[in-house]
Amino acid sequence: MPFYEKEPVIRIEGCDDRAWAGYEAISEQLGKRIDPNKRNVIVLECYPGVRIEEVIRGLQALRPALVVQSEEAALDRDALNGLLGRYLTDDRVFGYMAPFAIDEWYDPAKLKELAARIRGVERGVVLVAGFGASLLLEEDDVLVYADLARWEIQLRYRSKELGNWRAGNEDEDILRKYKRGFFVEWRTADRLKRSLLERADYYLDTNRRNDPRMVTGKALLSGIRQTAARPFRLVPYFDPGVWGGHWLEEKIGLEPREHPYAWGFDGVPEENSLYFLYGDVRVELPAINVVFFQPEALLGERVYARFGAEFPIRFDFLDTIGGQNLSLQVHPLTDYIQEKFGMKYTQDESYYMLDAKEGAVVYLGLKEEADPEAMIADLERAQRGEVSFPADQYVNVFPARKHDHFPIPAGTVHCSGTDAMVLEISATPYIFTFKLWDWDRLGLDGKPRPVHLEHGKRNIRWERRTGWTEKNLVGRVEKVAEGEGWTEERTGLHELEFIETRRHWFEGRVPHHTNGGVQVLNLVEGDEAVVESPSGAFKPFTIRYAETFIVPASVGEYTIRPTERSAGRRLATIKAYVR
Ligand SMILES: O=P(O)(O)OC[C@H]1O[C@](O)(CO)[C@@H](O)[C@@H]1O
Repeated sequence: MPFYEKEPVIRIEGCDDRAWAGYEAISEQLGKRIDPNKRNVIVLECYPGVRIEEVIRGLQALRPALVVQSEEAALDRDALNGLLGRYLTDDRVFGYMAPFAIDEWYDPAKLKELAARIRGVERGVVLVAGFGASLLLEEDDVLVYADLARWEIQLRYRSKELGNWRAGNEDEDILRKYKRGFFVEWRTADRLKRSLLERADYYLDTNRRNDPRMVTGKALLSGIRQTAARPFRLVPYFDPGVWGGHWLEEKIGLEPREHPYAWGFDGVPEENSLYFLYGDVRVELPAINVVFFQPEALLGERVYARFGAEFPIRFDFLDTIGGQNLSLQVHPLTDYIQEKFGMKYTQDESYYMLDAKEGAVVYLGLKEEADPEAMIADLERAQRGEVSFPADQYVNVFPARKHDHFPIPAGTVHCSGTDAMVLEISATPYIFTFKLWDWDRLGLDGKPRPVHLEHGKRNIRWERRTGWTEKNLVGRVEKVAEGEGWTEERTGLHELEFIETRRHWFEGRVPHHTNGGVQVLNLVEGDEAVVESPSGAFKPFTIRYAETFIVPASVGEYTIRPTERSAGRRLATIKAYVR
């Protein structure tokens, strides 16, 4: 029986009557703000991908005298594409981080016309909606911020319901749509959100069709503050892939799908959601909102000073139990990711073996005798379909056992083999994978997955051979502390990576401290444990096997112990934080 909680909620205290579900209740609430003797402008700023027509239809009970779709004043497709082209590039996967603000995507003259139309209404409700609607916001207007989670956007891209903003590309390759979102649209939308949300009167969750939820802006910010002061979990999501296995499906209790699950994400605030519970109204919001609006409480002063409002640590799952090898791959060096893609820091990784079948392996580092030129020539031949790349000839293969931890600094050739259940503990970037070889197979869409040999070649650290790899990346576990009923070990990562990881084995209560920096943990052994505050600053927080959770920097002291269900057993957590 899987214990893993798939719908973790955070109960928000003190604002139960500040949340509404359904268009009827929402319209009624907004209606209370209306003075029939004057013009009442309600501005609905929408994250790109929000179903604007649905929201406008849903609010018809307000009997608007005028509805303005702000996007009428946006640049046309060609002008926008001209502006964005340099950031999109021709590559299917990689673009360049774009710096745009929303007003650069609008035509000032057309905005003026819309503003005049709005002012032309003397009495009644004017609804102004769109991505960029707030460019028309005036001081007395009611501002509703309509938000959408990253995973939901991806699902809408995949179903072809949604293309990129004003791109008319619903049918385009999903990788290209994701690229335009990741490198361009979400950056602009997040910039706008950061400048606006604290001024919003209401926050609208638009993640489900015809099932909106709304809270007041104040109640949302209170929820964000409360979250940044206690341990919490993100809402996980799981995704099939060509190399996927059956561990996640079995141990987490997932609905079987046509293709096996490969990835699980429950520790990526940039992409996961949170569920806030206000009374009986559950509101979904992108977890990145906590990073944006409580960066110091969440990250701590040091991490915030170094990374800004970004969550630098990522925990996710890679399941190949009964599946296949990941692609043989390498990640960009810091200088390369900055120069080529405009990212601030790189995809340094590590594999923590949550589970492994007998015979599981990890490919890691080059063999002493591997000749760079011969290896590249073989990779190129393999890419042309002339041969199968003889990976074992060039790359080390190490046995991977349950609880092994392999650091993978960027530039190291690697991949997880079949029959392994990896908990990836890594720096947040995760699309910067240069596949070198994909084992003669096609992706789930029947097409070869993109291989990036040119990028790969320029990032392989050829000096990371067997001796170096064994010394630096294999079996580096060191006991660093112990107490009554617990021991603490340092398991990683490599000194080139900014993340430190500590594993605690325990039967008793383990003292922890955030030391002023955010921490991310996972219960890697045992059924259930409880996280408690010695000062009672937060309510006891139960965690179950394989669940990832975040402890904000502001928490300070906390403890973890087995619950009654796990009494007498030896449990283990793995904890990651910025050095
Ligand atoms: O390229 P593959 O085979 O899908 O590899 C798994 C992927 O998951 C990641 O580990 C990210 O979670 C990437 O590094 C990698 O692209």
